[in-house]
Amino acid sequence: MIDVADLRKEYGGFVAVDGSSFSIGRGEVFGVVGHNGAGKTTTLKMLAGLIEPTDGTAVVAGHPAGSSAMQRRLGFLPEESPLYEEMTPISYLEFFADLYDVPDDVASERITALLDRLDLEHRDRNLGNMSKGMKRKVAIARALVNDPDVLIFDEPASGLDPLTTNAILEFTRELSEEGKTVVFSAHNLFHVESVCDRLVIMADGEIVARGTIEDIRSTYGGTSYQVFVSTDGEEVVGSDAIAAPVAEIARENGGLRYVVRNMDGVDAVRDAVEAAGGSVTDIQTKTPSLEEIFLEVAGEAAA
Ligand SMILES: Nc1ncnc2c1ncn2[C@@H]1O[C@H](COP(=O)(O)OP(=O)(O)OP(=O)(O)O)[C@@H](O)[C@H]1O
Repeated sequence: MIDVADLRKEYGGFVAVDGSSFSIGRGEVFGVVGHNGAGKTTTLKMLAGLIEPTDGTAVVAGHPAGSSAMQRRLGFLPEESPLYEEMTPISYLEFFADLYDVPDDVASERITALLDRLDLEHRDRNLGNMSKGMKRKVAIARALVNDPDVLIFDEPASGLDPLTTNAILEFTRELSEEGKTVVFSAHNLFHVESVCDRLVIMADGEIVARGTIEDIRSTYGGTSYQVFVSTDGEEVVGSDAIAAPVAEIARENGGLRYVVRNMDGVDAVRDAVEAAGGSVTDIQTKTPSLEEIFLEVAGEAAA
């Protein structure tokens, strides 16, 4: 549903997006993550046809980004979505449905269904008097009022309470189950981890990692092992006494926790600790969170 090839955006001499390429299939939720200023919103806006790329191409639902044929099949939720505050949710959504030439009866049914699904209360209130979460739900409904095939969600759930956040994440998953393709940008990597099938990590305008969460974990994070050690007041064993690389040593619950990358490391810690009179009390595997991987990958790219 989305094909992006060598997409690039320069502002003056500054490169905001440096030649991105990726494809997204029908029904996928595709994450775009990165630090502030990494180029996420610029990428999303180029996909939505809101800004012209300096170079490269983006094809969305079979049409070039920015074409009116594409606009009809796209719903865009910007990071900031000011609404017309004097309108009620219904009149606001009817107004946008009308811009898309949705027949009145279809629009009315669709709007009610969307607001029901999003569980929007107080529909008779003016938008100006609604809470932040309610406004965000209305903005999401607006992105869906033309029943698009592709949705671009820029920070859909940022700054909202856990209940509203959950509802929006759940709704995003449902959209993908119905066959809609969603491009999803967020700073909260837990949101990304809970809804995205695949993702790219951007740093300074470039894609520095890509794949499913599992791909990214195994390529960039990998499983590590935590070896818990009781030292019984014996001499603390430092990393130079261990015949394998040690990623971390931390004091924990009166003992020590060693983090190593493989089973050889576990054996090496055990040997060194036992030689010093201590004992291994527990061994656990540790799978890095997307947050930890992001910090490592984006940090390396910055370095
Ligand atoms: N119109 C513009 N003129 C000049 N520079 C711009 C313009 N728009 C964006 N930039 C720059 O391009 C870079 C990428 O911006 P972008 O908004 O895409 O980042 P982002 O990853 O979405 O960041 P954030 O997470 O903070 O929203 C930033 O350095 C930004 O200052």
